[in-house]
Amino acid sequence: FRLAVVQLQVSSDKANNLSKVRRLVKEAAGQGGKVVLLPECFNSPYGTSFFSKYAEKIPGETTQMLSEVAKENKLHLVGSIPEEDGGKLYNTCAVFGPEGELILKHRKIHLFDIDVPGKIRFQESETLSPGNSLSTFDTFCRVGVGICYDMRFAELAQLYNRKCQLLVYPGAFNMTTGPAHWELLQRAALDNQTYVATASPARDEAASYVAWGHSTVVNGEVIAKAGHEESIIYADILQYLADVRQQIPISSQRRDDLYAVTAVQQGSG
Ligand SMILES: NC(=O)CCC(=O)C(=O)O
Repeated sequence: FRLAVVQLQVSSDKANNLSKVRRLVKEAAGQGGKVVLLPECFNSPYGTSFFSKYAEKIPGETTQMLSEVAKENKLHLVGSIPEEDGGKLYNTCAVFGPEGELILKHRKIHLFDIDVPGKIRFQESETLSPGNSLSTFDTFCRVGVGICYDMRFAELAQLYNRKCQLLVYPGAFNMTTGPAHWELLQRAALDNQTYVATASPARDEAASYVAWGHSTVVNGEVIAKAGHEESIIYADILQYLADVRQQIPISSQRRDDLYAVTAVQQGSG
């Protein structure tokens, strides 16, 4: 099936962000996209000072639009927004199916709290609460869902790998960690013999948080990659993995008697 990744130029104008999503998802569907991935916080500028202003309940305005667009174009639609629930804020990835149905909500498990002196300090935990569940859904294959910083935690990808063929991460790396780690982390999925797709906002040099861009799809090698401007990239997700998993059968060669990666709590949502 064809995966489309929309690298949206996100602005402070929420209505404009949503109408562009409508247009670009339609364009992706016209090119055969059956699963469409949107960036992290695609309805809002990315930054702790914006989350409460742009946060919505689910269902709410933005997810209502996602539901309609998924149904109109008969596809799966995945993307994260700031969510408000019970007085708390989350960075939440909603997944809608081709009937417009909400399939799952993945709340970012690992909050982006880093401090690189002289480069970047960012503390999502100043405003956001973490999610507590792993999230997968079934479409043409089984898909594992994470959000941006979640990608740094290899254990999560290893757990997903046991049952998934594709991992998706709406993300927004920055001008410090983007060039250093963005592609590298995705290509590390080679260890997991899994397709990995990331969707970043397009770069806006005037924004308070400048996104790296370069939305990417890898299967060990990079098979599709955007520049830093608004664009849609496509990748055909093929039989490849079954072949590789048979040729290099690491899943049956693990030394479970020596080590283990175990989910303490598994679930969707
Ligand atoms: N939005 C994020 O989680 C950013 C993660 C990031 O930039 C990183 O280096 O990790």
